[in-house]
Amino acid sequence: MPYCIETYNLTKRYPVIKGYGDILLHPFRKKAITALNNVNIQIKKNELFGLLGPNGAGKTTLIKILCTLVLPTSGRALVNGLDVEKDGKKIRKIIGYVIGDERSFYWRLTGRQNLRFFAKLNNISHKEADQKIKNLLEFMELTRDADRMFKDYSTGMRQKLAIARGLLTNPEIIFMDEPTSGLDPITAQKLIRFIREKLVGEEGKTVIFATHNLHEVEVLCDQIAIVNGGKVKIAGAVKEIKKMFHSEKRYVIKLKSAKNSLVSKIQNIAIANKVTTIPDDITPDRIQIEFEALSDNGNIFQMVKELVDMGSEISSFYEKEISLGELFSRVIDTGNSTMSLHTMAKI
Ligand SMILES: Nc1ncnc2c1ncn2[C@@H]1O[C@H](COP(=O)(O)OP(=O)(O)OP(=O)(O)O)[C@@H](O)[C@H]1O
Repeated sequence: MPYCIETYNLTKRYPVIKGYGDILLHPFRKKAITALNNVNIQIKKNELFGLLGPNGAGKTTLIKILCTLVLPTSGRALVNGLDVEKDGKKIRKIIGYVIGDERSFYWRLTGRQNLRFFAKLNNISHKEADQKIKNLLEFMELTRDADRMFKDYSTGMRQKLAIARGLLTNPEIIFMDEPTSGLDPITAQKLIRFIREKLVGEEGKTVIFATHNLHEVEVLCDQIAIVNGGKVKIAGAVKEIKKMFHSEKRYVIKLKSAKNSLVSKIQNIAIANKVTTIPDDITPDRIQIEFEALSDNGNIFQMVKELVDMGSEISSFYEKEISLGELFSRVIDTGNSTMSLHTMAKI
């Protein structure tokens, strides 16, 4: 399967303007922020790819390089086999970029006029543009406000207009930088369905989007990359990545009609954590206890035996999958190391 996006040791350093102190002390030393540090990713055609990472991780920089808005410092980036440094013009013809940067709109033009302007920039004929704009405004539920000035739009309306603009040229590859930020939950949900079912499912487009929203990524993406400090920490299918953490299994154990004294005993068991208690409805002097146990070598069964020996009644015992949120925190907490996944190099 051909790759739609490929990056090889992609690095971006932004120069930093020095303060007077630095200029006096080190007049020739250059200061820079490394936004991307040897990033290698491959994304297949017709994939929905999520870039996940905390603030300042480098997501926007990566997207901007792939959209040919920013040049890399070193390394290579290819979009449909075209080099971002040499083939900018060709790349811009096949991509759409949804960014919530309101400064890129004309504040004294209406929403519709703004879209007309961008359609003109993209050489879309007047007639075709009008029809497309009408459809997009309808889809984004902006028809009623289409003839109001952009400066009077709410944050969500501006975001909707940015999405409509990104789709104007019917691009093959669409980059979206936090597309649902500023949208109300219903509109955000609708957009997510539209991306998944229509853009990727029916029309076979490739969508790469950056977000902090873990739930969005889980329901939406085929593949993800977790980025932090300018590095891809881990990449692959969410399921595959979750499997990596399965050497350490997590169980949830619930006990009913337990004695209060059992709580401290459970708290002393090394593999038990998140111990919570609630009063038992049936027997007032007893409690229900729920806790998690992390286990990587079968010692969970020893623990269950001990609980039974202590006279506990186990009402529920099941294995719990790691949540994407937890996985995200763990990956982010792994310092500078980059995790390996079999599929990582060939997403
Ligand atoms: N034009 C610029 N000049 C200098 N530094 C920049 C510039 N753009 C980004 N940076 C720096 O590069 C790093 C990565 O920023 P980037 O915007 O790519 O991160 P991000 O993951 O998109 O963050 P967020 O989720 O907050 O939007 C940050 O340290 C940021 O301060």
